[in-house]
Amino acid sequence: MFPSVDARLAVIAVLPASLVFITSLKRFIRNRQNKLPPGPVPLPLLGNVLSIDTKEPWLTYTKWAAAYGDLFFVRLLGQEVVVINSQHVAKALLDKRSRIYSDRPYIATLEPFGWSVIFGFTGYGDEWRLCRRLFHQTFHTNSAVKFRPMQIKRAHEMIVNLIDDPEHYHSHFVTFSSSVAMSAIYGYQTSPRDDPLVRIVENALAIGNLVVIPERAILLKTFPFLLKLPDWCWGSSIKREAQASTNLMTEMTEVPFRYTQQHMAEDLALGQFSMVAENLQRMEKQDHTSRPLFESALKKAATSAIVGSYETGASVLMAFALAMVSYPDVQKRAQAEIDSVVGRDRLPTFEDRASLPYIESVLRETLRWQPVAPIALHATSGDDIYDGYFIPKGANVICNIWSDTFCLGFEMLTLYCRGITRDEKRYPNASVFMPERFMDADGALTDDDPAEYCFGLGRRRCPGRYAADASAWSAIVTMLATVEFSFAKNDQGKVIEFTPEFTTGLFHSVTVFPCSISPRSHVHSGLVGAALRM
Ligand code: HEM
Repeated sequence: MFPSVDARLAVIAVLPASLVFITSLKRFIRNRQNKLPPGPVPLPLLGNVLSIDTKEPWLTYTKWAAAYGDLFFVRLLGQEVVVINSQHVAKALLDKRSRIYSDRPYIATLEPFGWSVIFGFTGYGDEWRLCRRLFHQTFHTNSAVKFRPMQIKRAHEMIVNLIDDPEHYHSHFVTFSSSVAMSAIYGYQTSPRDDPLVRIVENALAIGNLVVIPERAILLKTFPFLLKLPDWCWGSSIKREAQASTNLMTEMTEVPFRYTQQHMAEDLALGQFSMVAENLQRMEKQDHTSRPLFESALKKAATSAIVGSYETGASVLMAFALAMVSYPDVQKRAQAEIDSVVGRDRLPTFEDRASLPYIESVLRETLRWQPVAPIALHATSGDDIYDGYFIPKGANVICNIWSDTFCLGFEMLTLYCRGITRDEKRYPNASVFMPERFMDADGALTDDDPAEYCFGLGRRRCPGRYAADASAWSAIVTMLATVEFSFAKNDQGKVIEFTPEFTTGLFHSVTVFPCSISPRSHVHSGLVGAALRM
């Protein structure tokens, strides 16, 4: 005899509740036996969610950070979260114990939206290792040097665009960073405007921003059946969005990859210069059975590189532009250094870098002042004890590079607390742009380099950091040598005041603000034109 429908419904309702109860009970017993890092006392099931000031959550978190210090523990609904607020603890855990701290949190939207192709979100395992190795071969510190002439050339092209059309400076920053990425990854030369491959990337990323928003991830984690609803049913729109996103991600993965394959067939010299071409040549030497796995990892590594570099590069340049407008004395001192070391008859090259310490400190301060990736989000793949505290397997680990705003384990919360770049003991007047903080009394650079934490830590540390650093340096030094940033003025010649606004979420970037960009007095088309012909 079959149970009645009511009985079956009762079982269906009771089963998940029992599972949640048993998991919470097990956790409760385990955590009673172990000393967790300090943190607010959680309620059963809900954790610390109710303790948060919902209107001004940062007040609660600021209080917690002040009370519990460099390492604290919160529970948000079912998720255990460890927050790291100092470089010292970040190094001790993410770097020195990277075997345990190199996993990523589960995000329910990744797979259905086609984003599992980005290995930056992949768990710590063999597939991630292979992607990372392919990436490393092209982008490690010595190998990335080969991109420098191309990066300088793209910086010169950007100057032409900035002088021609200063109003759309953000778009020129995006073009610069995407053209460097497309060259390094696929050997593809983008056109200055409306490039078809850049458009594919933009389309995929525009819809992809929905993927990592916490609300979506929580919705799908809680109600996975939404992806199975028939099209006519209320709530099925998420399924269509997931399909549209998957299609765009597939296009973004396949189209540039095919471009490189086709061009390699015609011109083998291409193989020396791009990540995909280099690795396709390596693949040729492999036996046929291992090729499909290799090719799939290569596509993932390439798409991840595009996604990793697209938003970050332009955001660094936006922060730099904001600093130059807001701190004209810094701009003057940087330009004076270039004029005295390089002169006014040519543009700077990488050979000048070591002789330009102030420019170096401007770059360091730009990375610190407005860090593009305000958090590094890891997860533990095993239990650990640190400083006498128990850190459980499966916890989300947030390295708070900056303080203002970030999502906690995609759990719909914004956390405001003290972070590495806003540590007043290390960086007095941390909100002020002050490159001098990285120089000693003799004008030499100090050992403090924000690149040590702004690119993350441990085995998940940004593998594109050497290329990113060179891109940012070439763009910044070329802009300082050729153009002047200042406040924009209205028709009556009055300065347009503004309050900078920033995007929130995984990336932190200042949005477009009124800004005037004009060529420096000695800059003429001949100087930039000659540089472009080099
Ligand atoms: C200024 C520019 C950039 C900044 C600030 C930045 C920052 C970061 C940060 C904070 C992470 C996470 C590290 C962690 O979890 O500990 C990361 C990961 C990553 N970045 Fe970057 N990045 C930049 C540019 C780039 C570029 C140009 C590329 C590609 C050429 C790239 C590719 C990646 C990839 C693939 C990952 C994932 C690594 C993994 O999970 O193993 N990034 N980046």
